[in-house]
Amino acid sequence: MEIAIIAHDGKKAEMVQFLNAHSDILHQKQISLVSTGTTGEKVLKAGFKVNALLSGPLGGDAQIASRVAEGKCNMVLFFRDPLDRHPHEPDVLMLMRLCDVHDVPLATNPATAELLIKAV
Ligand SMILES: O=C(CO)COP(=O)(O)O
Repeated sequence: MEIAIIAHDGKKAEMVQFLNAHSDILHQKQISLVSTGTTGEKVLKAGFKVNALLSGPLGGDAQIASRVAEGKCNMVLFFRDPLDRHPHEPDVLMLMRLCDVHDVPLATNPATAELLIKAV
């Protein structure tokens, strides 16, 4: 299955920690990761295999939304930073809306991501 991982700047370190804590599940369940660009760079540096798309503000969230709509992406783990401003907020809303349209599990914080990854 394919899981999308996205983290706003203030949450990227937490995303790497999260993946390290759950690396066993990622391997055992043969999960392929797709991500927005800068999140992907950090995750690659931490030693994970990931298909890094465009950076979020340049269309990365929209690319992941497209994968959700096409049935290619089965889960989205999005560590949002609600205390920061994001010029591409419309893309973020589109991604969340398409997860709802296509009934794709979406976590918008680490606590929910923890529950979802354990259910894989
Ligand atoms: O902006 C983002 C999510 O909306 C994340 O994008 P990056 O991973 O490229 O920073």
